[in-house]
Amino acid sequence: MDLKSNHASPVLTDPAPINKLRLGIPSGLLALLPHSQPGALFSSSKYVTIPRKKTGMINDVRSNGWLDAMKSSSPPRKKLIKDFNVEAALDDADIASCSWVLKYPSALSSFEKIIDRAKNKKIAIFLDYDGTLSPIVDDPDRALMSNEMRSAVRNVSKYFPTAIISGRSRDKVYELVGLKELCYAGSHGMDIMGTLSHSHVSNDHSNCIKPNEKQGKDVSLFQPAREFLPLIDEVFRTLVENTKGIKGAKVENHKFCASVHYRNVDEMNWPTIAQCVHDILKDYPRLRLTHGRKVLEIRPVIDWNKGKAVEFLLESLGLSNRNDVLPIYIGDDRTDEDAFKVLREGNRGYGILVSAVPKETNAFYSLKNPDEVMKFLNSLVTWKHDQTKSVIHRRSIE
Ligand SMILES: O=P(O)(O)OC[C@H]1O[C@H](O[C@H]2O[C@H](CO)[C@@H](O)[C@H](O)[C@H]2O)[C@H](O)[C@@H](O)[C@@H]1O
Repeated sequence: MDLKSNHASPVLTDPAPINKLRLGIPSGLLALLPHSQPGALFSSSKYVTIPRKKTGMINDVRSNGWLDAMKSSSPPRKKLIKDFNVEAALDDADIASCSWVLKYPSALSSFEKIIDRAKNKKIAIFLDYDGTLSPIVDDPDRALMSNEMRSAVRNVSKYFPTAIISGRSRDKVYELVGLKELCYAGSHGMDIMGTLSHSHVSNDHSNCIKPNEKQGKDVSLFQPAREFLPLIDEVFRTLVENTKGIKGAKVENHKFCASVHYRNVDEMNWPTIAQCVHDILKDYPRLRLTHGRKVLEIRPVIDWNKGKAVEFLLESLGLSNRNDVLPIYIGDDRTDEDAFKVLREGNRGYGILVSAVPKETNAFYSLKNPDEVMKFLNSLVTWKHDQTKSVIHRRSIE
């Protein structure tokens, strides 16, 4: 595997919205990419290209990001804060965490504020799967949601239109969630099945497959990346073949996208897996790279993402462009940021980031983990149940 090629890399990655992920690549992985250097060029398009160094040699800790990687991995400095004669040893992480929660308050502690805004509005719930409904585990095939979480999601869907929007294939995430009452969007929103009322789906959604008897009369499919199916299949097979020698690597085919996992790969082999994916993708300019949680997500270069899927589902449910609707999207990963962005635009709804550590995000609120997600969903159900009961009671005494 040639680490010294000196041509500019055509590999496109999603724009890095956060200086910490300069190229949309976690600093640990970025530092290990050949010729990655600070301040990558931002091409006119929205993607970032990684310029290859002329010499093709990695010869400066700054230029290849090793220093960044070392800094981000070194233990945070302890700071002593004298306050009321009490010395609290807060490290940078504690201080960063406190300021982060001020910026992205807990959706649990802000619950009253959220339902206050939801009064007289129709809430629509959009849920990511991995890291949101199920905890992050080493093996993607063992990422199961608990029965308690399943009950919480089922109860939410009794009161609010509810959709799952996942990077996994739609079939796979339907199998994992196992609730037929919901709408599902797999492949990072590129494969949507839901009860779409056609009066709301504008005719220009040419990829909308009309219902058939087998699926049920009011169920439709929307697959904007259908033309990419053969390409994804081909790249998937190549990725499997070319990574099979890397211990711990796992490649998944999600129909309209693919994932290369390095969670179980020894960190010293990260440059190998990164280079391997990079060398494959450079021959596919119609595919792009997005970084998830220790996973390299390969997706078609189309103007479609989880944010577009939220907008499509709202429109298909007759809930778009209405000020009496409050969409809430709960997610944990980089690709969920597209949905957070849509809801932040025009302040039309709430994105809730699931993260135990501070991360720059377009979300409004935060939750620490799937357990807190479940608490939040159950709180919504209790609130709606009580509200419905009091309305019925009021009507009965009128
Ligand atoms: O959009 P999502 O539903 O959150 O799916 C995103 C990716 O989730 C899965 O990978 C992540 O979870 C795995 C199981 O906990 C974990 O092992 C992996 O490191 C995480 O990245 C799934 O396997 C990916 O294909 C999805 O794209």
